Amino acid sequence: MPIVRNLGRAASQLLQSSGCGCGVSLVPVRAIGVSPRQVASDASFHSVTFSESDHPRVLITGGLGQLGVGLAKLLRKRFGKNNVILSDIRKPADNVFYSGPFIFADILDYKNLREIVVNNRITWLFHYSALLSAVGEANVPLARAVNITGLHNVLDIAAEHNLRLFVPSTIGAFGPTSPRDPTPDLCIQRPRTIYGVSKVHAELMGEYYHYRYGLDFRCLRYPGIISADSQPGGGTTDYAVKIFHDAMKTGKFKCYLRPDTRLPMMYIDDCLKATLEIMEAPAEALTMRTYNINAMSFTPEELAQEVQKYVPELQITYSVDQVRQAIADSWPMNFDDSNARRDWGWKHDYDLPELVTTMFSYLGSDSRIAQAN
Ligand SMILES: NC(=O)c1ccc[n+]([C@@H]2O[C@H](COP(=O)([O-])OP(=O)(O)OC[C@H]3O[C@@H](n4cnc5c(N)ncnc54)[C@H](O)[C@@H]3O)[C@@H](O)[C@H]2O)c1
Ligand SMILES: C[C@@H](O)[C@H](N)C(=O)O
Repeated sequence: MPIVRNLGRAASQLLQSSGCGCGVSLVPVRAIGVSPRQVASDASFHSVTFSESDHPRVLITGGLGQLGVGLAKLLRKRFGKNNVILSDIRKPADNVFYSGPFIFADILDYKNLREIVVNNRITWLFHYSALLSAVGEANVPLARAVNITGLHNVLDIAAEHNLRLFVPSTIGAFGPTSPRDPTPDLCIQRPRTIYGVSKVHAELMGEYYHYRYGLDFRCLRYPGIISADSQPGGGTTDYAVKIFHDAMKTGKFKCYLRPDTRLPMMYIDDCLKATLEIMEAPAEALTMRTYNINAMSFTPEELAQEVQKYVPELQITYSVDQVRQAIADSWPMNFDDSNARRDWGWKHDYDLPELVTTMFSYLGSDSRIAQAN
């Protein structure tokens, strides 16, 4: 790290001595002059820091997806309702709108995003906006814009305004040439989806901004996340959410992955707990800025067996979707999260049986639950 910091200093000195004659000095993040958005040093910045006793002021982008509303709920419990602003480009449901501050924020609109951060004195940003793996393959230009250009906007704003920035990555940041069983934190990453490529880019850019500009970037690679009260946004792991809803509604489930497709998965409460934990971890504890986290790994067949303990009449058929199967076949089967466990004490609470019990109790399955347990 010292070498990289020195490199940064050297680059700044080089720029200062280059006699460019522009007449305005630039804030550090722009100093190497690679960004189209150069900001004069006399611009009105709110470079916010907060003491330990203060609560962070939080913005969540892409907050109306599968994970954002739950994250807002957790953070509001911790930091107070009005300190956590949920944002998205979609219209929130009534219960979300009335549960705490909500604001329109398109991450592709740099100026608007910057204004929100400044006007609300944001100190922590959770960047959840993204197009997931399957929908990303269906619309590569949009995925590229949202996942890459949007990330650039967020990174610049976070660096300029001294924010602590969380960006989730994914098991999808690995590819067919990565070790798959288990997949460690540091190994070959050559994903074959625009989603995976954009997430590797996010990991690398965030780490670069950390070493180059001191940005407090923190990143977790999530497994497939399973939740009861929010719907997934078009990923490859979505079958593991849909099976519960279909079991409850129709007693029939058509799975788009082969029965033996093993993927790492996690219950949403564990995912959100890990997210808050890494954001609160002391910087000295973090030997890395991007960590794998894991809870369990299972196949559709194994999940179905567990679900059938609650809905024994559930009928499962398999109709493989080639796109999502190819994606799943290139992803980790088991995730090695030993660094997270060692550095900041990561520990999951939900294994497969607890996950299934919790999902059914959430979905109010009492009437259908068999006495099998
Ligand atoms: N859900 C999972 O299983 C999972 C696993 C690994 C990583 N992640 C990551 O966690 C984050 C949240 O995932 P999710 O499941 O809630 O995603 P999601 O697809 O359910 O939600 C993404 C949200 O981003 C919003 N969005 C799209 N374009 C936008 C734009 N231009 N400006 C602002 N918002 C925009 C969408 O409206 C949507 O509400 C994503 O970055 C995702 O990659 C999720
Ligand atoms: C794994 C994750 O990133 C997402 N659920 C997807 O399948 O695309």
